[in-house]
Amino acid sequence: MKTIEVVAAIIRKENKIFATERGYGDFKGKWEFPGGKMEAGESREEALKREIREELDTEIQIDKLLCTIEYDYEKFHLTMHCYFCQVINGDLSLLEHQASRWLTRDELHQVDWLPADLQIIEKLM
Ligand SMILES: Nc1nc2c([nH]c(=O)n2[C@H]2C[C@H](O)[C@@H](COP(=O)(O)OP(=O)(O)OP(=O)(O)O)O2)c(=O)[nH]1
Repeated sequence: MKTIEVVAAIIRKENKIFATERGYGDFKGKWEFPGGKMEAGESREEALKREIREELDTEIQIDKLLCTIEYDYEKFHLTMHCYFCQVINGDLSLLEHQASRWLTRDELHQVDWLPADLQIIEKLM
């Protein structure tokens, strides 16, 4: 099975984290942490900053790696590196997603996460 390697941003502000709802594709309507696939020759940090610029028109600071999760989808294996981040500049404009929410710890289970993300949510609880 092919593996895809993805970086994702857990953007924090005060006691909340930023979640986005996918606006297209197989997983439309599912919630995730913004990010995407690494391109050849990019570091994880470069890839994550680029994805957040492309998806949300925002500059982030990457604080630390929370975890790397592994998950088998039907069509591919996912390796996803998840980083705590903060906004440096920008308004998190939804250029590709159809909705977003700032969630407190108590609200984390209120959205319909992509299955791989449930491992992250457990860590955040
Ligand atoms: N960004 C992101 N992707 C996730 C999460 N959880 C999860 O299973 N995925 C999966 C969904 C996708 O199959 C893959 C990420 O691909 P993507 O489509 O966002 O990446 P991309 O922007 O580089 O790619 P593309 O749409 O140009 O093909 O990882 C998550 O929390 N964030």
